[in-house]
Amino acid sequence: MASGLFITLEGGEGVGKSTQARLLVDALRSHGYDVHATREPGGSPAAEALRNLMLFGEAPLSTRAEILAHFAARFDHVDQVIKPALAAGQIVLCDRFTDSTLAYQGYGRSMGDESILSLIRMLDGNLGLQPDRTFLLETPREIARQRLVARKAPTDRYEQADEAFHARVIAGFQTIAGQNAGRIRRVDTSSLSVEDVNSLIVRDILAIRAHV
Ligand SMILES: Nc1ncnc2c1ncn2[C@@H]1O[C@H](COP(=O)(O)OP(=O)(O)O)[C@@H](O)[C@H]1O
Ligand SMILES: Cc1cn([C@H]2C[C@H](O)[C@@H](COP(=O)(O)OP(=O)(O)O)O2)c(=O)[nH]c1=O
Repeated sequence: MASGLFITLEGGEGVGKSTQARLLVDALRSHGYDVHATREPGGSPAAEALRNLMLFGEAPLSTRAEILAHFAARFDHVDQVIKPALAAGQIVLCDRFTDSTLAYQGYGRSMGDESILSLIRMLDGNLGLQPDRTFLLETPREIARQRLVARKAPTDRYEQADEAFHARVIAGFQTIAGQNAGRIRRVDTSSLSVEDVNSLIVRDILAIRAHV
């Protein structure tokens, strides 16, 4: 049996991650692959309960508590869902993972404070797995904001944050991509159609699959 493959999608809100996740599941299944699509925060029953607290809870957590809550959800998701799926040879497609904690809590909330970034890296180092490939979807914030208004989903805590926060998140993702150039592929979703973004990502995953 082929070994599993762990793929993550990253980026700010409204860049097209969920749209691509849906299309990718269909495309990879049509190539005969067994795919498990999941998301963070969430992806396991306990992590989904924590998601609700983090996105919609009345009382905001302090930044360090928020990081631990994201990692409590992530450890449960990794241990109970992602690792077993990879062990069964599945392609796991995850909408957000640790890069989001670095970008939102590390850069967005904490302005790149080195002690906060190293807390996140230490927790990440204990997960016992890394994505085989990450696609960082990027689009100018103004376009993403217009897409979100059109999408009309309920607004969560992070979407309500001010524009300076979102600018730090976007710049944070760029820094993270620069530091992990082997793993992270940047994809501009403002200049490419949904279909073109999808075929670019599918081609890349099939090329990795051919080697793993
Ligand atoms: N490449 C694209 N070009 C134009 N619109 C897009 C593109 N990708 C996504 N959209 C639209 O933008 C909105 C937000 O996309 P979504 O996948 O929900 O983003 P995310 O999951 O990153 O928040 C949706 O209405 C979607 O149809
Ligand atoms: C995984 C993760 C998400 N988040 C935030 C980013 C998103 O605003 C929110 C998840 O919301 P979600 O609805 O999944 O994202 P999107 O709006 O892009 O479709 O949680 C963090 O702040 N830290 C994390 O570690």
